[in-house]
Amino acid sequence: MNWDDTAPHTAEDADPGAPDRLVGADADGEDTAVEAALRPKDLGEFVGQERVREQLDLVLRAARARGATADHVLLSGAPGLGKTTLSMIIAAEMGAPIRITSGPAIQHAGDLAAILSSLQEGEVLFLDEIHRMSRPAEEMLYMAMEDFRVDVIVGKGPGATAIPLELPPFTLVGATTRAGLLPPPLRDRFGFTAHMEFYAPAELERVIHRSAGLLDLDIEPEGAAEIAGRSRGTPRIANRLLRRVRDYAQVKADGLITREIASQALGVYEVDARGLDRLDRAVLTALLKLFGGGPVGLSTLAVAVGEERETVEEVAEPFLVREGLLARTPRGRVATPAAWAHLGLVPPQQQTGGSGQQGLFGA
Ligand SMILES: Nc1ncnc2c1ncn2[C@@H]1O[C@H](COP(=O)(O)OP(=O)(O)OP(=O)(O)O)[C@@H](O)[C@H]1O
Repeated sequence: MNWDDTAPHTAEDADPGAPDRLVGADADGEDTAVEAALRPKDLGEFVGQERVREQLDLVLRAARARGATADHVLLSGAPGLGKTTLSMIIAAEMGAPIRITSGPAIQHAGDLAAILSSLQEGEVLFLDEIHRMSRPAEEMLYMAMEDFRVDVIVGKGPGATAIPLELPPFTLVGATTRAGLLPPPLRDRFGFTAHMEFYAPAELERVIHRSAGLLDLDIEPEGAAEIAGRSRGTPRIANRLLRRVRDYAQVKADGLITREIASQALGVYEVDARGLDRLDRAVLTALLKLFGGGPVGLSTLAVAVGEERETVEEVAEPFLVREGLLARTPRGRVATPAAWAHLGLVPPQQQTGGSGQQGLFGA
């Protein structure tokens, strides 16, 4: 396997202001080091995503039966749901080598031409964050995907000439967290598009049991369930929480991961029963206790928790909204009844028997 992704990733897609969150979905250094060992190697080992697996299985079997290179595949979904893993599985199932790179690493069409022209027949090219490729590279990719050909421009200005270069057939696997950002001509050139969903708790339990087996850990089913419930639907987070619980179990107990040990360990790391961390809870607590559940403007809420607007908006809120704890409305942020219940607080209208929504707080 070749890694071309030497360019540093920019912060655009990362958690702003919270790089070391235990419940962040982007990979940190430790994740990168251990994930290789935990990755499922074939479709049978890949947990969940039943529909994607079934469809992909058909695409790959059919290509194998025809003795052809598999169609280009687009994988969309949040970080940590298994897009890289699936690209490696596609290569393995096709018995093909894989080359891994990313959109931010390809800033010039020449960068892409160099990669494409060195591919072997049937090779899988995994292009992570494909929505962040430069426009000239993107246009070169259109032709490469459709005709297995690129025009390499030699020279500059009026004397520039396009030299056509034939490419061996290859399979592009593009991954994006935002399929909507892809230009339609690029999207249309993928033969198969799969949207990866967040995982159900029972699926995450299976991921945790599998990882515990590979890491040689003793875990009870209730311990796995406790970790799964706090993993925000994301296998990467489940594996990370498992490692922290393992540490706790080794230091504070005899190594066995029970429900109680998992709960105590994640309490130490301030990840609550629903997967909210300190920042998430600070936002929710301010919204409920200081602003009576809202509506309150984002800037006011951010000042109240001592964070940047962007941190509240991009780091804390997406999960709170997904969990149905907070709503973004034209009048400001509003807590839902589930938020009051989660923090064990009583909404003011229930305390006073009043008629509902409180005042509007500043933007
Ligand atoms: N379906 C799954 N079954 C078992 N383990 C999984 C599954 N999906 C992901 N994982 C595990 O989660 C970790 C993260 O997966 P992966 O790197 O493939 O995510 P990703 O979607 O490519 O993330 P990013 O978008 O940040 O690159 C890996 O260690 C992998 O083992």
